[in-house]
Amino acid sequence: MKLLMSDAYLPGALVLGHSLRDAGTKKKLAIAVVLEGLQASTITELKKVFDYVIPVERFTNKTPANLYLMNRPDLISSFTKINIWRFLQFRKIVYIDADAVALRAPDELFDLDVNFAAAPDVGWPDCFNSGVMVLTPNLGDFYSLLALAQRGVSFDGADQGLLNMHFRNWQRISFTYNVTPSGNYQYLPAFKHFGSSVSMVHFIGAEKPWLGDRDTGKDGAGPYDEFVGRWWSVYDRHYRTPTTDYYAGQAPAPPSRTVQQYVKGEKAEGSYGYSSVEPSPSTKERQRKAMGSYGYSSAEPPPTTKERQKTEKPGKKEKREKQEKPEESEELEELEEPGEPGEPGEPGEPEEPEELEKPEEPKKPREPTITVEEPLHGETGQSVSHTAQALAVPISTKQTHDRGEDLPGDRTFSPPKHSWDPARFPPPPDSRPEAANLPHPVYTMSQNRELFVAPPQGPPPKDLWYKIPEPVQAHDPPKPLFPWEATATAPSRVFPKAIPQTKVGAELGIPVKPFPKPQDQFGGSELAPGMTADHTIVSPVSPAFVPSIEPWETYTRSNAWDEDPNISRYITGIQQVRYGKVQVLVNDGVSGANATSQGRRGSNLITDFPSEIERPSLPVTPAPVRRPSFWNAERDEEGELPAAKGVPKQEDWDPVAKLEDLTRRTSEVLPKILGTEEGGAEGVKGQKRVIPNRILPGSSVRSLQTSREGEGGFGGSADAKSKGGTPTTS
Ligand SMILES: O=c1ccn([C@@H]2O[C@H](COP(=O)(O)OP(=O)(O)O[C@H]3O[C@H](CO)[C@@H](O)[C@H](O)[C@H]3O)[C@@H](O)[C@H]2O)c(=O)[nH]1
Ligand SMILES: [Mn+2]
Repeated sequence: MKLLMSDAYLPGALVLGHSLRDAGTKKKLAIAVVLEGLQASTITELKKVFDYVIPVERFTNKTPANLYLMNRPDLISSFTKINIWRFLQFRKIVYIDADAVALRAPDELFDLDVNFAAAPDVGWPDCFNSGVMVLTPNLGDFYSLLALAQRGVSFDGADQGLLNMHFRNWQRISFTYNVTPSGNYQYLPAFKHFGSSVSMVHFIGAEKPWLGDRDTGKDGAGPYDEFVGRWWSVYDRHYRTPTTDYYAGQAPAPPSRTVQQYVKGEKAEGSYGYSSVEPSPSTKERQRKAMGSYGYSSAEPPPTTKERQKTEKPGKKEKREKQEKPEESEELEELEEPGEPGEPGEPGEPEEPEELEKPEEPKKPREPTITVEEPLHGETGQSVSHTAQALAVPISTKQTHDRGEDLPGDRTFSPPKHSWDPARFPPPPDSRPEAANLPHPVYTMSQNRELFVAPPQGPPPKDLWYKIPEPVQAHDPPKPLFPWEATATAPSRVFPKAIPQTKVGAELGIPVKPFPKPQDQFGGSELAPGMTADHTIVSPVSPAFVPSIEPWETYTRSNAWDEDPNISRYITGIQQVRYGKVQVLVNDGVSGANATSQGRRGSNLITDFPSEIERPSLPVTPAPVRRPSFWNAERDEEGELPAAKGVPKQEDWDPVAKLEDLTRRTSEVLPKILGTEEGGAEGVKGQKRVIPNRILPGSSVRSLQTSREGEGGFGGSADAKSKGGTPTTS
């Protein structure tokens, strides 16, 4: 299993995967990916190589200070690596950093019966390097690691410090599984001695092979350069930009640029472009020699692999000792083994190597079986045979419309297929344009300046899906439902004939325009609303009928209901029948039996209200009934409220005497009021009435002057006095 958190590591992950397959691993290859950090095209490439591409959640170190101690702030998310302990669908996992390359397949690591195993770190061999780990997924370790990660417990701020603090009693595996050719320290004799047994090389540090010069190791400067050359060897085998061989039909199809864009050495080297020349046979030969020298057994590179390795590798690695590039960069990759039979997650998938032949992609060479003598845990002589492993899980990675074939003149449109997740990623750089498969590649604007005219309408097409409604036909009257309908007499009611409106207009003095004849859709004799029989239309100004004065003069204003005594009698009879002995308060005008003394006639008129005389007087204000008071029984007994002060008692009041007294006093007082005491009698009689000469405030000039003088201060000026009128008394 591998881990990929950024596109920049894609070349490493792919080269590692290819190197394992090329080395003949029989194990499943899986890779954990942090989706939000990756292009869709990256996933596409991964799926071509790996059996499982498993999304994981990114874990970030919240206290990354220790990362700066080793100058690797880019590893802030390396805690993500602990996700692999959650992958319970696998019985055992061999994790390998993405910056590693396999020289042989380390399948035997799956046979280790350990919970956790790793190789020593060259920087501090008491610690293990977390680039290659053998582990058994379990949630106990996962949550312990997660707790440490959340607290930021890691002496280097990254996963290696975290894991070494958790797995203190780790099982050691051979350094050959995780050779880190650090430039700082190279134990050359050891390289010489054990070099042929190296399984995997891990390019630790910030510098990765794909980020450097591909000519590194060209001169065979030392172990590091030599291993870098091995990395390029695998890369070129699978991703090197094709030469003219491809166009001559002798080479596999060109690989996607997806991978190459992240490979600096690929871009830098002009000789590796599309125009590059085929490598010389001598170069190929050198490369094969170099591969052989690294324990690839005698495996011949596949015939289809036209590798061109610029890195010149002398057959003898002993010769390369000059360079010591401080390369610490290595990335771990992990081989993963599927779960055991019966375990969840891998239904029907053979766990142990089966001799199934995998239908490999054409460009992918089939790797020969290799046999390697590999020391394991200090044991030696263990022989393991590897064959290419079958892929039981088909992963569709083929893009049906990658690029190349398109843009002919006439095509049928089909919506673009979903080749990437637009919700998460921008379009991949090599994606096709959205309108790439429109029916016509070029559309031009219309230059026509004519107004649109609908095409002439012919008969309705015959293939219409609906039935055109038939014209309405006059139909027979419905069959009678009730017996009396058969014997019904013909209606005798007759409506007057319509008068030609022209004639009406002439009589009324209204000009009437003849209306054009209606079309046949009105049914011949049927008339449209507002039309008359002679197809004229009347102006809405006047009524459409002829008003005649005569009917109004002859019209009887009486009602036979009221006049005809038979009707009245009949009604009375009905009412008597209906109400029986109930008295009917209706006068019988005919018989006069119930006629009142006032001579009121009998009537059945509803509106025949009784006259004022007939109507008995109703008490409008009934006399108040005094009720006993619950609260004041005593006062009730007295019967009266206490009398007002000064008001005489009822029994003392003599109305006649009082009236006489009032008359007398009026005669005395009035003449005084009117100022006509002598003529008082006359005044009282109204013969000589005088309006009292009363001065109302503000109603006359004199009163104003009086008011001013009286106010003193206001009218007291000399001017006012000289002009002032007659002084008045105040
Ligand atoms: O941007 C990144 C960074 C890291 N990785 C993955 O994380 C791994 C670790 O990063 P790497 O650059 O390989 O670290 P090393 O240089 O190898 O550093 C050492 O220290 C790291 C932090 O403790 C450990 O993870 C390594 O195993 C150990 O070799 C890589 O291999 C990748 O799988 C990415 O995918 N994208
Ligand atoms: Mn690494």
